Amino acid sequence: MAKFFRAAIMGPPGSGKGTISKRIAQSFGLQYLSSGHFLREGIAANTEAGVMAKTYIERGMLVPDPVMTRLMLSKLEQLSSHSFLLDGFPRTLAQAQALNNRYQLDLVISLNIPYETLKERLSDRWIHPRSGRVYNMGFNPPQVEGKDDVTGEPLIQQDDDKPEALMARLRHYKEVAKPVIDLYKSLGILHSFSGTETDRIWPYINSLLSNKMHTLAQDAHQSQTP
Ligand SMILES: Nc1ccn([C@H]2C[C@H](O)[C@@H](COP(=O)(O)OP(=O)(O)OP(=O)(O)O)O2)c(=O)n1
Ligand SMILES: Nc1nc2c(ncn2[C@@H]2O[C@H](COP(=O)(O)OP(=O)(O)O)[C@@H](O)[C@H]2O)c(=O)[nH]1
Repeated sequence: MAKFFRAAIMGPPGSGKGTISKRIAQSFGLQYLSSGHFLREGIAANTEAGVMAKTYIERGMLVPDPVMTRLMLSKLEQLSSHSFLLDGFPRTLAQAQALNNRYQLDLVISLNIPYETLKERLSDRWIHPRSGRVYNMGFNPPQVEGKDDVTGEPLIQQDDDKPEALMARLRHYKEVAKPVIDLYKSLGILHSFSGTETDRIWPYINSLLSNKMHTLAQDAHQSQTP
């Protein structure tokens, strides 16, 4: 049976998870699952999970573990014969344990980006709320200022991305992520990358994934050979 490649990406807000995930999905054909995107979709469509999630997100809180886990495991259920990349889930140790009971990840990427860089990037981040497309006025600007490339609809800046909100978000991320990172370290699947530019980190992630996927394909081939 073919083995599917299962990965997750972690990092503080603005560390480039979305940007790098897009490149991974394009280069390696992994299905990209962003928990934040699913939550926003649920909120817009007024689903049960969306209505519940909204009450937490509006107060700057994380959505409770059972809600997140149910949402993401049900999305993964629909993808049982796919390679995938998770972004934004698992966020807490309880989420990581629940995921691990159902699917064992092959690889976790953790991004370490200096605070000053995060602050600069987020103050320049503009998003198209309906699709989740992300722009940056310096790094990847839209074709027309303030407008989404695909729909032409206006771009917005999230209140959360303003420097005054960032410090608290970052502190919170570090606290919650540490046990998750420790878990993946102890499982021997954590790979950390540090730097200030996505374009300089990307070649390392690209070659790591090429090697891992190659090894996985070889193992699958060997297990099929009588
Ligand atoms: N496992 C998760 C994932 C997300 N959220 C909530 C809190 C987040 O503020 C919101 C949006 O999630 P995103 O992952 O899109 O955004 P972040 O706030 O994490 O920021 P960034 O994308 O900059 O990392 O959804 C949550 O409670 N639990
Ligand atoms: N200047 C600069 N901006 C970047 C770089 N990498 C990503 N960005 C931008 O920084 C912001 C945060 O990146 P994003 O992928 O959304 O990070 P996430 O919050 O971890 O998902 C976005 O506006 C990106 O376009 C980089 O190397 N340099």
